[in-house]
Order: sequence, then C-alpha cells, then structure tokens
Amino acid sequence: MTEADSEKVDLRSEIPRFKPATPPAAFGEFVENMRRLQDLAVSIDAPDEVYAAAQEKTAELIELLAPFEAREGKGPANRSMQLPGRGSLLMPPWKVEKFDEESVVATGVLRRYHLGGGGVAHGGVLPLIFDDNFGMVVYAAKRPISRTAYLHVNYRKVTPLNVPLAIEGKVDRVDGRKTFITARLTEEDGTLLADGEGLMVQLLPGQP
Ligand SMILES: CCCCC/C=C\C/C=C\C/C=C\C/C=C\CCCC(=O)SCCNC(=O)CCNC(=O)[C@H](O)C(C)(C)COP(=O)(O)OP(=O)(O)OC[C@H]1O[C@@H](n2cnc3c(N)ncnc32)[C@H](O)[C@@H]1OP(=O)(O)O
Repeated sequence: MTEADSEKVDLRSEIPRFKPATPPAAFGEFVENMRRLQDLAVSIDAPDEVYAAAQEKTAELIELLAPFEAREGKGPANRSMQLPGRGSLLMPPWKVEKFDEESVVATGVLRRYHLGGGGVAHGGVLPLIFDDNFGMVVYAAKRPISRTAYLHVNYRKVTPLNVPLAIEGKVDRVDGRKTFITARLTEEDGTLLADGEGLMVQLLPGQP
C-alpha cells in the first residue's frame, strides 16, 4: 500500500492492524514531562501571572507540535510497548511485566492527575485500567481481535495514589466469539483493591 493509499484507510478498522512502534529517542522523556505537566495542571494554586506565563509557553508548544499531528497508527503514542502506558497520555504510566497466554500483568502507580477525591484515585480510572488489561489479555491469549461488550468492576477498597499497584488479568472461559476475562487490582503486598470481569466479543469481518 502506498502512503497515499494508507491515508485513505477506514480508521474504525485500525485495531486489527495494530503495529507496535519504536519511538524516537526523545519521545519517552517528552511524554514523561507531559505527564508531570498534567499532574501540575490539576494541582497548582498559582498567582494569575504564573498562569499567564504558562499560557504563553503552552501556546508556543502547541505551535511547535501542531504541524506534526498525524492520523491514528502513525505517531509513537499508544504504540510504544516499551514505554509506560505505551507512550499514551490517556493511559496511566504502567509497564507491562508479563504478557503471555496464561495472563497479562501490568504494574505502576496512579498519580495526582488520577485523583478523584479524598486523596485516592478517581473511580473512573479503574475501568480504563481493566479495559486495557482485557484488550491485552485477548491479544496475548491469541484470541481473535475483539471488543469489550461489558466490563464490571467491584471496588473492594479505595485505590491509593503514589503506591505501587499491579493488575493481573486472564481468560476465564471461551464460548464461541465470546472471551470472558477476569482481573484483579492489588497492592504490592497482595491487598485486593478491585476485581473485574469483562466480556470481549470477537469482531466479525467488516465490523469496526
Ligand atoms: C482490542 C485489541 C487491541 C489490539 C492491540 C493489540 C495488542 C497490542 C497490545 C496491547 C494493546 C493493548 C490494549 C488494547 C486496549 C484496549 C482494548 C479495549 C477494547 C475496547 O475497549 S473496544 C471499545 C469499547 N467497546 C465497544 O465500543 C464495543 C461496541 N459494541 C460492539 O461493537 C458490539 O456490540 C459487539 C461487537 C461487542 C457485539 O456485537 P455483535 O453484533 O457483533 O454481536 P452480538 O450482539 O450478536 O453478540 C455476540 C454474543 O455476545 C453476547 N453479548 C454481546 N454484548 C453483550 C453484553 N453486553 N452482555 C452480555 N452478552 C453480550 C451476545 O448475547 C452474543 O452471545 P451468543 O452468541 O451466545 O448469543
């Protein structure tokens, strides 16, 4: 396929053609600085002149980056498997520690950016972590490309910030197009914070 043709692809079918990326050398540090900025953006209490100066600098940054905006599947974000959160700011900066047919394990911390209230993680961040784990479990188990049909999370304890956490997910059972997955989110000492169950349904040809 020529570059011109590849620009014409239907982006809704991008998942089946997921291709890992090798990011340029400075990309990882750029993403980590962006994460630090996110933490600061949701936590600072600064005088107006500081916001005004920051606004000018961010406007400069936008001007620098905007010409390089690319379609899904071209840039390194979300595809850099060796970077925390695959280099995607949407994903918490977790590293995949185990990725095989038995299970997928990812570890990391949640940060100030992920705060809900009362010093602990926002409840909505957990389904994101579970959904991502389920996607990887399906892939690692060599099941066909699937999408999440449902996802259920049981919140057993509040999830702390800045504490090492781990999620482990595995295939529970398979029924035709359906892959049922279970996962557990724990602290390092094994304390259960949340467990989840999801149904991933194999996409039919032409299904986005
Ligand atoms: C996704 C893999 C990514 C690949 C990257 C690969 C690896 C690189 C490594 C790492 C990358 C890491 C992670 C990737 C990250 C995330 C992946 C997350 C994936 C998603 O985040 S994706 C977004 C959210 N997701 C949607 O946007 C789905 C919208 N939706 C639909 O697209 C349809 O809804 C669909 C296709 C699900 C089904 O539709 P359909 O028409 O094909 O099939 P149908 O409805 O007939 O269901 C067939 C059988 O499932 C049963 N069934 C269906 N739904 C059910 C429910 N809710 N509860 C109970 N049973 C249910 C039926 O009852 C029937 O069962 P039975 O056959 O027994 O009768």
